Amino acid sequence: MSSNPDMASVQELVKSDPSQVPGKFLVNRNEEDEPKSVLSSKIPIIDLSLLSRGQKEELDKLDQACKEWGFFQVLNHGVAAEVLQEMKDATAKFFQLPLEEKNKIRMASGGFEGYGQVDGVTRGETMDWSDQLVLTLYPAQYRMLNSWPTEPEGYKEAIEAYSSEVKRVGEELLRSLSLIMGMEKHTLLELHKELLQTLRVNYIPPCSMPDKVLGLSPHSDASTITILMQEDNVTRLQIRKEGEWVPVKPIPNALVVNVGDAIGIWSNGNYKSIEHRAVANEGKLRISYASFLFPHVDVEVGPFDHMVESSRMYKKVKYGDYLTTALKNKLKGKAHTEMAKTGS
Ligand SMILES: O=C(O)CCC(=O)C(=O)O
Ligand SMILES: [Fe+2]
Repeated sequence: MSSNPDMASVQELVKSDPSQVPGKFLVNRNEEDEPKSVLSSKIPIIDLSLLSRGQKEELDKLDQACKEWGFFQVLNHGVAAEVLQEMKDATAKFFQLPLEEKNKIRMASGGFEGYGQVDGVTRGETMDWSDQLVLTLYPAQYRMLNSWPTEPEGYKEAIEAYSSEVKRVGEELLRSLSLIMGMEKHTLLELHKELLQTLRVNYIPPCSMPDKVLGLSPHSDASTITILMQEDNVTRLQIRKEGEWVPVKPIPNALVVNVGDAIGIWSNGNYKSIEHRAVANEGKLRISYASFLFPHVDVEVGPFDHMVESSRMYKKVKYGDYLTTALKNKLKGKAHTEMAKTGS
C-alpha cells in the first residue's frame, strides 16, 4: 500500500460530487461475483470465555471453524461495549475533520502508516473505494507517534483502550489456537518472538454505483490472525467460501476473527486463510476496524511437522520477506501466498 499525497480522498470525492465515480475505481463484477447469503447464518460463533476456560467442545468448535471457514465471530470476549463505542465515535469524528487536518498525518509515499488510500493505479490496477487510517500499536516502542491523529480529543486514548483489549483477546485466541494445533498453550505466542499489532481503519463512503466498485478488493490477510470490529446493521464484508461470496452479518458487539496466512502456513493449509472483500453501498457510509496480529520479521514460518499429513504445501519463509511481498501485492487475492508454496 502506498499513498499519493496529491490524490483526493474518496471521502472528499463523494463530498464534492456524489454522482461521480472516476474510471480508476471501476471494476468488472459479473453475475457469479454477486454474494449468496444462504450460508451467512452458518458462519461459526465462538464463545471466548469458554475457550479461556479450556472447554473441550468450544476448542473443537474453533478447530472446525478454522478448517471449514477460516472466519468466525467471537462473543463473550469481555471487551466493554463502551470501549467499542468510544472507538467508533472518535473515529467518526476523526473522518469528519477537514482534509487539511487529516493530511497532517498523511501516509508518506511508499509508507504504510497514517491517513491515506490504497493506491493501485500506479501499478495499472483499479483503486478501492475507501480511505484508511493505519497505525502500529504493539510493541508500543514501534509506534510512530507522528502518524497518530491528535484530534479529536480523546481519540488516542480510545485507540489505546480498544487496542489493548484486542491484544488481550488476540493472545487468548492464540493460546487456544496453539492447543488445537496440538501444542502447548504458550508455544504459538512464543514462536512470534514479539507479537506485533497493527490497526487499519477502513472508511468506505457511499457510492452512486456500488456494483461497479469495491471498498476493499479481494485479499487474504498476511497476519497470524485478524480481529475485526464491524458496525452494527451494515453488512459489507464478504468472504469467499467454495467460490461464492458470503456476507458476514454483524452481530452487535461481536468481533469477527479470521485466520491469516501465517496460521495457514504453520498449519500446512489445514486452517484456511480465505479471501474476503468489502463492498460499498449507495446509501450508507461504513467504517471497519481491522487489527492484524503477526510475528516478528525475523521469524521463520513453515508448516509444523506434526500438521503435515502427506505433502508439504508450504516451505519455510522469513516472515519479514513474506510481509514485504504481501504489502507489494496489496489486495490482489492470494497472489502473495505463492512465494511460500512448495515448488515456487
Ligand atoms: O472492512 C472489512 O470488513 C474488511 C477489512 C479487511 O479485510 C482488512 O482491513 O484487511
Ligand atoms: Fe482483510
